[in-house]
Amino acid sequence: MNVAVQAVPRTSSAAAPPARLALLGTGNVGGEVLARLEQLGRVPGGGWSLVHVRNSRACISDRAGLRPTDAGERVRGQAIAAGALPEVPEALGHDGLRIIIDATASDAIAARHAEWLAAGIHVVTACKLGQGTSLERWRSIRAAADRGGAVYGDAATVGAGLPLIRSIRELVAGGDRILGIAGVLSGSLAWLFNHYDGLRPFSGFVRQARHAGYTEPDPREDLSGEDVRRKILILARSAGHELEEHDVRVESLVPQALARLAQGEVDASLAMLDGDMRARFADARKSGCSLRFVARLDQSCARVGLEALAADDPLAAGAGTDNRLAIEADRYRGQPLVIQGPGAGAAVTAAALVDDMLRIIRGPASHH
Ligand SMILES: NC(=O)C1=CN([C@@H]2O[C@H](COP(=O)(O)OP(=O)(O)OC[C@H]3O[C@@H](n4cnc5c(N)ncnc54)[C@H](O)[C@@H]3O)[C@@H](O)[C@H]2O)C=CC1
Ligand SMILES: N[C@@H](CC=O)C(=O)O
Repeated sequence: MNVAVQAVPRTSSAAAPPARLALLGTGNVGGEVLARLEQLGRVPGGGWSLVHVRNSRACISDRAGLRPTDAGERVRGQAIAAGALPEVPEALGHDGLRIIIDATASDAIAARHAEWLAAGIHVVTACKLGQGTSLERWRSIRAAADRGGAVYGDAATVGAGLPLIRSIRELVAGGDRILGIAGVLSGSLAWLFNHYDGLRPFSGFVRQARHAGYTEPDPREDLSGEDVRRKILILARSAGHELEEHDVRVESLVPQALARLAQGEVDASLAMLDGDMRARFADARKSGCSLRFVARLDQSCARVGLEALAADDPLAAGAGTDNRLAIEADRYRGQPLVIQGPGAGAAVTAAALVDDMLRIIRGPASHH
């Protein structure tokens, strides 16, 4: 039996129907979203009902409401083929507050964000393939959100929910120009370079970061700098710099031979990274520097790559998966605004998705 986990919204009348939710993706992040929803569902006042859960293999729907962790277990345990994507709006129904939470890394799903927004369905996403790829897709998402009156909740896409995109948008809305951005924007690469000691193989640390859920499903997305390219594009575009993907110069850490392999062959070949990383670590160490994977944007260009930073460089600080972003704006000239905190991990990312979802349910006054 499916148990509806829903409650009366705090801010609207008791008769208002709950927002209907669809969760796409039941992996590291999606699994944590379900756990968080389950926990929230025990507290009266949520104002939502989970009606659809799917992953790449299966899906489950119930307009009467699904119990989050139970639905997750059932979807993960099923081997039935997932229906075609148009079923997601069908499962949500045609009226009322409808929210799709995208916890996948699927380009096919990101390609649907604009269509869903245009239909008035709110989209909350951890996937950067919506706003961080082609400028055309970015524009269509922004335009569709305006047209459909729907919210695009994207806090989880950069900094795993740290207030990075929001701070940039607020500065711009307040009349500031964003003059420059520099930051460590990859939680997995931050973790790697905070732990790599030049003695044990770099590839072993990559495996640990993947098992901890910090990397993308294919860790080459992180190591190639592509994930950071998407993040700096999202920040730059939010700052009003409408860059194309090719406007960002990216230095990949992935040797050609590793880049060419099928995803299933990558783990066994990660040792291809070891020689070069050992040499770069030793070079940096000789001059008293630390390696950090840094993204930089100024008025004319953006670039992403590995840098050897002196110990007193503001971007060299931080621990674990910390992201660290320095923003120069009209009001922060010479002395940037610096924001730092954990920038990867299923728990923080899921919390950011749920926060965005709750902001939508609470209404415009809570949108920032
Ligand atoms: N892990 C992290 O620290 C962070 C992850 N993210 C983003 O969150 C997203 C998910 O990451 P993870 O949970 O780590 O990945 P994962 O590989 O653990 O889970 C991905 C899930 O998406 C599902 N999926 C794939 N294609 C699908 C499709 N067409 N339809 C429905 N479901 C589909 C898979 O079956 C799986 O359940 C990615 O876009 C990632 O960039 C964002 C911030 C931080
Ligand atoms: N793989 C990403 C996860 C968050 O976006 C990272 O390492 O930062």
